[in-house]
Amino acid sequence: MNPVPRSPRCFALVPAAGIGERSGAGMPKQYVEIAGRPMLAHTLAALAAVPRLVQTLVVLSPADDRFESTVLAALPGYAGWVARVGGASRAESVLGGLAELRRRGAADEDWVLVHDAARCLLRPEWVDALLDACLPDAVGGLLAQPIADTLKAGDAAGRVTATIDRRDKWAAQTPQMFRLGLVERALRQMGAAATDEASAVEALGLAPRLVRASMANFKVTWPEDFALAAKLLAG
Ligand SMILES: Nc1ccn([C@@H]2O[C@H](COP(=O)(O)OP(=O)(O)OP(=O)(O)O)[C@@H](O)[C@H]2O)c(=O)n1
Ligand SMILES: C[C@](O)(CO)[C@H](O)COP(=O)(O)O
Repeated sequence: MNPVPRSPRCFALVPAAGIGERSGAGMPKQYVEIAGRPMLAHTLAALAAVPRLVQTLVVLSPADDRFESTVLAALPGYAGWVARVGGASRAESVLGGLAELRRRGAADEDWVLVHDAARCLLRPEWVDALLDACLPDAVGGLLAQPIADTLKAGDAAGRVTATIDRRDKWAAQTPQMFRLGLVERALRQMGAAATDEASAVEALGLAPRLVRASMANFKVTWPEDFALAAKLLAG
């Protein structure tokens, strides 16, 4: 077995305990087959191709009974860590995963790259760009994409209420990388209201770095997203 390098190390943490309600798939969307294997298998394969990540922990729901028979079956020889410590919200699942990383020897100063299972088009070179930009940084950061469309606010009736200045707006993606001690403290403080790690860190008065990636790093969310992801993965 290869010795695990000393701190600070870089871990990936993949929250995969959601139910995928908006996807309309009738099953947790991470298990929907896209281009020949479950979405989560694509995500884990991309992270496994980044040598600077010492290990990946995938966080499943305590009730999950599909991972081994579908995802592991599609990834022969996969040696990542698995923990059934998911919670009712994404933030709770991430906090469960951070506690599991600590149980397995990770320390406050280690970096954790949190990446949505549902962003299955991740490319190793984008993770490398994030690491290059954030490893020398005290705070950490996230992959993101500047908004290219004109931004509208709308009401419940589907009518425009305002046009929003888009010049400083970015769409947040994942991975989002922070030191374990910092992101754990931030998420504990913000609780389930945190829709991503960066917003919790921002609430502590810090300014995460924005690292441009690609629109292709989108999150499979709606029914039509599966076909788009399949086309891109097949290509
Ligand atoms: N309680 C939860 C909720 C979400 N997630 C994970 O967080 C990522 C981003 O969440 P999202 O795209 O919203 O997934 P779901 O919560 O599954 O989708 P929906 O909101 O449509 O139900 C996904 O990889 C999802 O599995 C999680 O681990 N635990
Ligand atoms: C973390 C995230 O993917 C960044 O864009 C996003 O906030 C997750 O939101 P969701 O509502 O849990 O899909």
